[in-house]
Amino acid sequence: MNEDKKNKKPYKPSGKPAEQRRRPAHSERESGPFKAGLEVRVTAAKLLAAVIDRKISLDGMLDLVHGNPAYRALSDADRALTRAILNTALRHLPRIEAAITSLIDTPLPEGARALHHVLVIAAAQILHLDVPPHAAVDLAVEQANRDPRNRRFAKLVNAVLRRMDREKDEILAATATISPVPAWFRKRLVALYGEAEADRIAEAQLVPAAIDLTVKSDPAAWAEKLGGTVLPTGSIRLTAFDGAVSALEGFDEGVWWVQDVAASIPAKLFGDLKGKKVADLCAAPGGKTAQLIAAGAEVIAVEQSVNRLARLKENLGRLGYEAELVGGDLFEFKPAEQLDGVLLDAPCSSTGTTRRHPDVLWTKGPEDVAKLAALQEKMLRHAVTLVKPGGIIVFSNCSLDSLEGEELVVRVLKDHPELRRLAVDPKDWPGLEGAISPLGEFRTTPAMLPASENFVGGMDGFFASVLQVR
Ligand SMILES: C[S@@+](CC[C@H](N)C(=O)[O-])C[C@H]1O[C@@H](n2cnc3c(N)ncnc32)[C@H](O)[C@@H]1O
Repeated sequence: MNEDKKNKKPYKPSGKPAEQRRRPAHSERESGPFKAGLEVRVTAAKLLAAVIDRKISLDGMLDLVHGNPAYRALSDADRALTRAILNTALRHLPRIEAAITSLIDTPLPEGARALHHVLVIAAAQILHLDVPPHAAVDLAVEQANRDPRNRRFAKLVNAVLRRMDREKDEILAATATISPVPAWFRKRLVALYGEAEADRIAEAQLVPAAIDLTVKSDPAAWAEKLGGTVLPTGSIRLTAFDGAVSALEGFDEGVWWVQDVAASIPAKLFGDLKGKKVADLCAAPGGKTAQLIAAGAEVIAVEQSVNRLARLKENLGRLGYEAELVGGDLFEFKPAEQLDGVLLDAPCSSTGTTRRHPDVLWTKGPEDVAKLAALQEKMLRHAVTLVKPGGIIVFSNCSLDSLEGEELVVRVLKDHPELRRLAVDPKDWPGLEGAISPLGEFRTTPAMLPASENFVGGMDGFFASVLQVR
């Protein structure tokens, strides 16, 4: 059997109680599933350290071409397990840390970060994942033994994690009242949404997002074919799907594209787009560009990142759509004549996307929200200059913070008397009336679209405002 195939087998410890099991022999530890399992945990701990200690976002580290070399060297199945462990650890971090603290007599020393990461990675598996707990414990102990910083704590790791496994239900119940999001974020949510809604949003981000698709036409028929549910907006939600979307029917034919239901809203706020010339100023990877084209607009897609522009091109190609692609900074973009519309789906703190990117809350802080709000305001002021009288600007982002949304729009409106806000009419959005503010702006949160028996609820947090140049 070649090494790769052997590594794909999950590590299965013996059925004996943990206390009676022997440490796997040296030869077992150096080969096969045990070694592969250990590489997953070591890589997960390293990536966790990069996120929470060095504020490095996971997206880049998990990139299959430019990402972390240890992660890229894993098999497909082991990469999936690494991602599952990391995302789970980050979603539940404050509760996991409280669980660990409750099981040790004295708090972990400040400098014992490597030990912290080993324990968190193992605890995420024991408390929340379908991994044999004995495997999680054995691998964590081995991980501790192999790291000179942690070797002296190997017995502690063993004792804490075994007890965590034995007392799992009580521990989960005892930590359930702790907010699962970092303190800075909870404070901000409470200030913006009130305590009860803040807690609902924080709980909602614990549930991994379902896959939503935007279809070119006939959502009902495609929902049936793909086993999904049609959402109030016409998007399709695949609740039970867990695999590569590229294997699904309709992918190769370019019938649909992946897009969270909330992300599909801004491009629908322009009204009739047939024959209109519209610029999508922050276009990649292109979900909204595709919607604008599908609605009949002639689209100029502006994107600064070379890699992301290439992805946009590939995505449009698959869908059989065409747009004028402009690579570069939107501040340099000056169309020959003013446009009928501009979509500004601006780079933001992304705090509305934590169901799929739980690292966001640990890599960003209030200072990033303020910085990104300032950049977006500058971008919106530039967007205003590109649109002809009567033309429409839709400003959107996936932040939950009013600094990047409602407050920013108020400031821009104050300085631009030629601009007015067009209120979205809740009657046009059955099922999403609660996501439209009294001023007629969209404000979705992960706590919206409640779950039911066969339906994973939730949607990304999004803000969208419609502005018209007089
Ligand atoms: C939130 S994403 C856009 C998502 C996209 N609208 C969609 O629906 O697929 C923001 C994009 O803006 C791009 N961007 C950031 N700053 C930019 C700038 N100054 N000029 C042009 N594009 C920029 C980023 O590279 C990123 O691709």
